[in-house]
Amino acid sequence: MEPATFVLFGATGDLAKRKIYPALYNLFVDGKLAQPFSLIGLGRREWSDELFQSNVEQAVRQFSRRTPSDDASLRQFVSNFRFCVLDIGQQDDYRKLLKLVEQREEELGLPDNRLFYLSVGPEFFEPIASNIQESGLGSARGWKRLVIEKPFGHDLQSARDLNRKLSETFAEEEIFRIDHYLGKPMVQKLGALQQANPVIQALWSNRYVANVQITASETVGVEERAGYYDHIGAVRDMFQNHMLQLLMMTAIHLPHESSSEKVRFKKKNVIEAVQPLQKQDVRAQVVRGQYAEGSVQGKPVAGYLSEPGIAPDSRNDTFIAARLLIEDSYWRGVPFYIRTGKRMKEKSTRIVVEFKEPLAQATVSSEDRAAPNLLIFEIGPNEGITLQINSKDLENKGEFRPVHIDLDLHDRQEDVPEAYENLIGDALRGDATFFAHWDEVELSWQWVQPILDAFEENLVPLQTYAAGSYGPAGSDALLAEDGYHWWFDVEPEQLKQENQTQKGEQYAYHANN
Ligand SMILES: NC(=O)C1=CN([C@@H]2O[C@H](COP(=O)(O)OP(=O)(O)OC[C@H]3O[C@@H](n4cnc5c(N)ncnc54)[C@H](OP(=O)(O)O)[C@@H]3O)[C@@H](O)[C@H]2O)C=CC1
Ligand SMILES: O=C1O[C@H](COP(=O)(O)O)[C@@H](O)[C@H](O)[C@H]1O
Repeated sequence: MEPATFVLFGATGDLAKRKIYPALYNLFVDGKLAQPFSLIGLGRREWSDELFQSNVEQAVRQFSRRTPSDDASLRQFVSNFRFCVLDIGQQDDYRKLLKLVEQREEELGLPDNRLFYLSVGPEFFEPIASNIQESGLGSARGWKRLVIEKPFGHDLQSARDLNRKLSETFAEEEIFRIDHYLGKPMVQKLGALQQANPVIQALWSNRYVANVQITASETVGVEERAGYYDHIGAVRDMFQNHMLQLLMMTAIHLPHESSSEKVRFKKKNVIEAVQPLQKQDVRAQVVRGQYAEGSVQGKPVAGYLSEPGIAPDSRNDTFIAARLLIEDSYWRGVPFYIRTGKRMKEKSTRIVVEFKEPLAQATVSSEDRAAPNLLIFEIGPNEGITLQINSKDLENKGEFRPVHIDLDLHDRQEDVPEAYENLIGDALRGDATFFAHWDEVELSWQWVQPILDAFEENLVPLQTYAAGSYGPAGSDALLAEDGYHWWFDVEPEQLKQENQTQKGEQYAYHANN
């Protein structure tokens, strides 16, 4: 990694405080931040360098996964942080910023490599990029990179417009579009697990896989983000970006040696092969839901329409489930089911791969059937991989019974790096593997656009679901149509306990990575 200046737009904001400073601190402690390092924080607030540094220290203390061992290391970390008051619309402010960046480069003997991190609302992405160009901030001899937060557009057209504007200042290889799900350690491992394990590789196709289920359920409701969320819904907030990225990362087939370009090219192949939807067919493939009042983890909670700031007649989606078909030789005929929603029973992001039943079972009575093999990737809040296989229950008439093999990837959950830590480290190194390429973003919007249109025209019924449930009835019906059901609509822990207590032994393998 080469030393660089980190120019942070939105340095006084929530994301910077909760994610960016803790991530940088962890990289610093792990010796993964090239020295010398200069960070210039920007915002309209009249903060001094001292006030900025003390706010950063506080953010690290509050949100870092590592408690700072001593004040000295924290002080050393923030000593190269400076604050510059800047209003995004004021061209003069960028000239002032350029002077400060150059002055710090000179003082620290830094090469003029500059990373511009846009942790501000999307309405500011275009003006910042053009002001970087006009002020000369982006014309140094070293490298320049633009790290950009979500949302990347509101629909297909606005995403294309934004990309055209950004590309007047930054080349595609200089743009790092953050999708924080791509920074999650288990997601980063998905391709490698398949690449490096012939057992998994051999099974990764329609020959053996019956269906794939990708779930991101949340217990939280709309929180304080009513103004944002009521115009966005689950489809734009989670589905178009995070969920489709999970689909690409699951369905990808990678050669043994894969460059960043190769990974992104293969992901593009996946999303390109997803059978397009026509607006009039959305109703048959997509379920749209909104939470009603209910109870989450034992506490009564309000329905979406009674949340502060939500229009009482809002038809916004807080849940979406969809069936996708990938029309390539690997996956033809394998349904991929995706669902995500707010105010559901549990906080869990998980991918379940259900394998086909052996042919011999066709003649076996339903009570004697073995459960299907499942491969389960737990992405968050805890991570892990579980394989469900069948064994014989010798105490119980020799019946088949499912047992679970757990792969514990970490001794302690605190050792798992945060998504932002991985992504910021990668951006500083110039590794774009786990950032969304424009082709993927455009193809994702293209696939989602008929859903947006169908929702807008109310062609898909809005089904309510009780807060604290697994979503509307239509979501179960979507799988039932194909003879499947969502796996693990009980806590996996509970499932394991049931298996242990009712059915005896449990096999557990521990692998340190
Ligand atoms: N918070 C989160 O968990 C997540 C946020 N994001 C995305 O990150 C981005 C930032 O979100 P978040 O931190 O929550 O937002 P906040 O509202 O907390 O912060 C906004 C930041 O923008 C700055 N800002 C606003 N207007 C101007 C202006 N005219 N000139 C200069 N600076 C300005 C503010 O500084 P000041 O007030 O000092 O001017 C502040 O630092 C958004 O795109 C959001 O979608 C993405 C994922 C999660
Ligand atoms: O991007 C977003 O993600 C969060 C969920 O992220 P996770 O890492 O906690 O799974 C979601 O709550 C938020 O609405 C969305 O904007």
